Amino acid sequence: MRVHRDINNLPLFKNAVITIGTFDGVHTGHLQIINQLKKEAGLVDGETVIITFHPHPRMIITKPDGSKTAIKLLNTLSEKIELLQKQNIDHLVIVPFTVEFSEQTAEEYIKNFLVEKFHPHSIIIGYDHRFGNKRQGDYKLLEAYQSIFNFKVKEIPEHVLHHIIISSTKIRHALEEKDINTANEYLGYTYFFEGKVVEGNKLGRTLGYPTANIEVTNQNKLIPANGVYAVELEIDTILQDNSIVQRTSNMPHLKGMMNIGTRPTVGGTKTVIEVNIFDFDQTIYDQNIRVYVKYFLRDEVKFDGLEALKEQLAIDKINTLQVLNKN
Ligand SMILES: Cc1cc2nc3c(=O)[nH]c(=O)nc-3n(C[C@H](O)[C@H](O)[C@H](O)COP(=O)(O)O)c2cc1C
Ligand SMILES: Nc1ncnc2c1ncn2[C@@H]1O[C@H](COP(=O)(O)OP(=O)(O)O)[C@@H](O)[C@H]1O
Repeated sequence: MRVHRDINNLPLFKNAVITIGTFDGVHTGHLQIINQLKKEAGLVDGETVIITFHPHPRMIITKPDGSKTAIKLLNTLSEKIELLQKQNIDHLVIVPFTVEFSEQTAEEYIKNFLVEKFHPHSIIIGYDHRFGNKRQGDYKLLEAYQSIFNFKVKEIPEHVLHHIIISSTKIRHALEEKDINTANEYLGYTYFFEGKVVEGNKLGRTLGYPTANIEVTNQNKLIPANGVYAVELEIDTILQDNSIVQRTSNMPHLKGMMNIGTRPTVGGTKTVIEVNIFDFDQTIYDQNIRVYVKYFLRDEVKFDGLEALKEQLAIDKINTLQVLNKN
């Protein structure tokens, strides 16, 4: 898959079969559109092109009351690229979404953007897709321009769109409600997030459970609700020459248990994410860590002291290994 970020410097696509969307989560519903895209391209010996906008349009467009939506997304841009890469799309075009871009009229969007930049053979979009200033452009307008600009519009069936909307909403809610099984089932993969290992209170190691504290840098990434989870992990390794950073992705995932919470037992107030990694003994401050959220174990509890917490951590470890090893 080739990734294009400069819309003024796109290649000449061959019989471009394009679709436009946010594809947040790149979940099982999205795969149905991607399959339709590939099928269509196969029929006309064309190239598959996904057009996506970044930042998310809802973060750029102000609402009638003048505010902007602070939205939590399932994927950062680089995660989305990585997930789409696995789908063997020919081209991903990331269009910088600006106020100026959003103010194009629907006709300008069709002529100056879709036609001029992509020369599409076919455009696959949902019947309810809206574009252009004040969302004035719709499926019907594209249809009206088909013969003038020599492209075909293909509709994404309503049941597929319905499935996508349902899936995205379900995944978000499930993660917010600790229902990891539902989220992962709708995603078609294990939900993950990344962050940098930062210093904590250095209490973990005295308990016998050192915990890497993770700071998620992307403010828009949706983090599951507070609770204790069984997780798998990948860590970036800084090689000896200090220059190359390589993810442990070729190795089996590390296993561990994670707490997302305020740590009431030790008088914490701020929500932190911390993970105790099993069979592991390395200092990994400042390193990047990716957490795959596999199962929810329990809610965070205020214990009567560290001994009680320690006993619970021993139980959590047994439970984590049990759920992780069952699959
Ligand atoms: C799997 C796991 C479960 C945890 N559960 C709780 C909990 O229920 N209540 C609580 O107050 N803290 C809980 N903690 C947080 C501990 O209090 C925390 O790891 C300890 O204070 C060490 O903090 P430090 O890394 O800043 O040194 C949990 C931590 C882990 C890794
Ligand atoms: N098994 C392990 N799991 C998590 N972190 C570990 C482990 N072994 C060593 N570490 C290192 O120790 C740190 C956690 O120890 P801890 O005493 O909890 O300190 P802190 O409060 O700074 O997180 C991690 O950031 C990591 O660098």
